[in-house]
Amino acid sequence: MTEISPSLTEARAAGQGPPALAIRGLSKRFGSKLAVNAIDLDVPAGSFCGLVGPNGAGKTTSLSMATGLLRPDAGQVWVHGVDVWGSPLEAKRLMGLLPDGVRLFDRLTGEQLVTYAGLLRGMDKDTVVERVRDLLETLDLARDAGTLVVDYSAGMTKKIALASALIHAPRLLVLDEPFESVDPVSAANIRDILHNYVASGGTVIVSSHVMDLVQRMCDHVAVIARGSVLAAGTVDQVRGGLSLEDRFVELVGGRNQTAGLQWLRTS
Ligand SMILES: Nc1ncnc2c1ncn2[C@@H]1O[C@H](COP(=O)(O)OP(=O)(O)OP(=O)(O)O)[C@@H](O)[C@H]1O
Repeated sequence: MTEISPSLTEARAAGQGPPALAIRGLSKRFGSKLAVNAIDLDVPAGSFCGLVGPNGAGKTTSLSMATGLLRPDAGQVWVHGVDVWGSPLEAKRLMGLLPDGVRLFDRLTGEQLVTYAGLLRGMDKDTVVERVRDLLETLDLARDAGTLVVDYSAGMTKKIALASALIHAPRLLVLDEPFESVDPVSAANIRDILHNYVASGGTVIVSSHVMDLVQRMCDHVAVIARGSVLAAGTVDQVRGGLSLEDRFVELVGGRNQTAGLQWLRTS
């Protein structure tokens, strides 16, 4: 059953639209491991939000549940007020996804893959052709348009997956580790695309381990550790005058003494 998001009710009362993403009580357990523990999170529409956390914190699991890829044990998610698990088709039309580690149809060429993504979204052929050309050029993949995706490097594969996520001009873009393996020039191009997208009213959620990048690129941030949201808000609110990296270490803890590895000493 589709329920009205509590944030939507609050937003309507305040005369605003709903958050781009509203999460309430989302949980997931894998055997004895509680990967995500009843998290709540609002990502305002029009924001560029970073999701940060140590390895195994629950970022991918949370994003997978928030985008309809992994069924939660409990909790609800709304995208622009649409219940992701109650009205999945409607919600998915609003989203573009770059999942981490999901296999692509890599026996297609890059051009075929992005074209296929557009046609699957029900777009007309002429628009798809035009957008595929624009995306491949902007992401510096035009020369490799006819190469099979299986023969792409890791960074090229990220970029072609990003093109597939952008083709239908979604309102919310969810990117799990989009800069991993991507060269600095391509990363700068991707950042430009994302900033333009946000400036024109889109919302981006990006998971990353690179604090400096999140501090420079994002206006909002959520810190997740051990399956819980430890802090969320604007980047300035969360970092509270510290660098985001220092604040992250303060919140998450876990700095280990490297002096313990005596056997690594060569002299
Ligand atoms: N399919 C699965 N089966 C069992 N355990 C899982 C599964 N997926 C994730 N986990 C566990 O859930 C926890 C959260 O994993 P998740 O991948 O969400 O973390 P993450 O924050 O994305 O980590 P990283 O930054 O290392 O990618 C980890 O302890 C992980 O081992």
